[in-house]
Amino acid sequence: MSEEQELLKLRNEIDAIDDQLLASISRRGQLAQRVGEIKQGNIYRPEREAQVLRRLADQNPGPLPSVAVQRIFRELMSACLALEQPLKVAYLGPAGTFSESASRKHFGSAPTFMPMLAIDDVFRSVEAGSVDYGVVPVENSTEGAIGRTLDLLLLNPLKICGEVKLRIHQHLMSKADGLGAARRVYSHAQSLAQCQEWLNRNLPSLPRVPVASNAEAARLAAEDPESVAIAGEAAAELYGLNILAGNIEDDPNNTTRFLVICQHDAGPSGKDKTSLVCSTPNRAGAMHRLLQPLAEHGVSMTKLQSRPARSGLWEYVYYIDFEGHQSEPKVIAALADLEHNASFVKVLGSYPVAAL
Ligand SMILES: O=C(O)C(=O)C[C@]1(C(=O)O)C=C[C@@H](O)C=C1
Repeated sequence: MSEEQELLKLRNEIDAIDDQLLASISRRGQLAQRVGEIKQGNIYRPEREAQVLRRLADQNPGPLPSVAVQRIFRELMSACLALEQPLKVAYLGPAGTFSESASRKHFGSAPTFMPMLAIDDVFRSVEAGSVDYGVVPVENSTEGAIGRTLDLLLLNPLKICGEVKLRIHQHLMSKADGLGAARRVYSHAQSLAQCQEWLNRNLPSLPRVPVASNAEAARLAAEDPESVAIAGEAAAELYGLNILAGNIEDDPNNTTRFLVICQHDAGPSGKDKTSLVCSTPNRAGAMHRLLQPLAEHGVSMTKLQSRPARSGLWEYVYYIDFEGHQSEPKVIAALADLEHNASFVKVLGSYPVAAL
């Protein structure tokens, strides 16, 4: 067989497989519609989606990498969910921010995504019910916690029902093809901080101008060829900018963690996290006593973050994440003891560990 004949044969086989895939995808859509009719209450089930994505990664025979398989199924579930119920998701805008990328990574592309001006507005719109879910940044591996998100989690009745981890790649972008005309660099203060060594080495004399968001920086750079912006790929695409230098973040593992907030709890997925906020009186050994129940019941803590309490000087609240779902017996036991030792405890939610 000539190579040309073989090519034709292979493509015929691919066409036949695509037909089978289409039939299977359509059947999957019908089944999801029926599941949607039977299900009581919330249609979006983060625990089930995490289980589907994990199972497929475990079963993946290759040669496609598991992350590629998961992305395909992420999109498929997004479309199936939209057949059951169209979702509205609010995120920290404007369009083109990393929060938008995180929202799409978590929910796929089917929902209507609504950019909000501030983290407060994301919380408010979920609480008011004008959107179904909200996506807010909570910590960056280089720059630390996002204080406003932590404060609002404490004050708000909303639940955490998911987490998204996004590798943050920062790019230098401009309307121009080169840096010759560049007079200033716009970006969000956090992004300028994440790229400070690169800027010191490569553009030491350009003034750095902090603005409200990376997407705003890209918008300004699109209007003025004498300005360059540091932002993500989505912003470069949105504003038609050229990427002059890619991946300029100082830490190659630079990652931001986002939380999905909503009005209801997520069920257990088999690999979950629980977040809570608590406080303890300022006494010797109080912190040790507070955390002891976790160790005693074999619950593994993944994060401990302190934040000044609004109630008094040098008083703190503690944000704790640990492995497990609040419906698991050992978590129930640990929480009961922790509540006994603390002066205040609020469980913020149990949710699947990020599957993608
Ligand atoms: O299993 C369900 O509850 C479904 O509605 C189906 C499905 C899916 O496409 O697999 C869709 C949406 C849910 O968020 C979870 C899973």
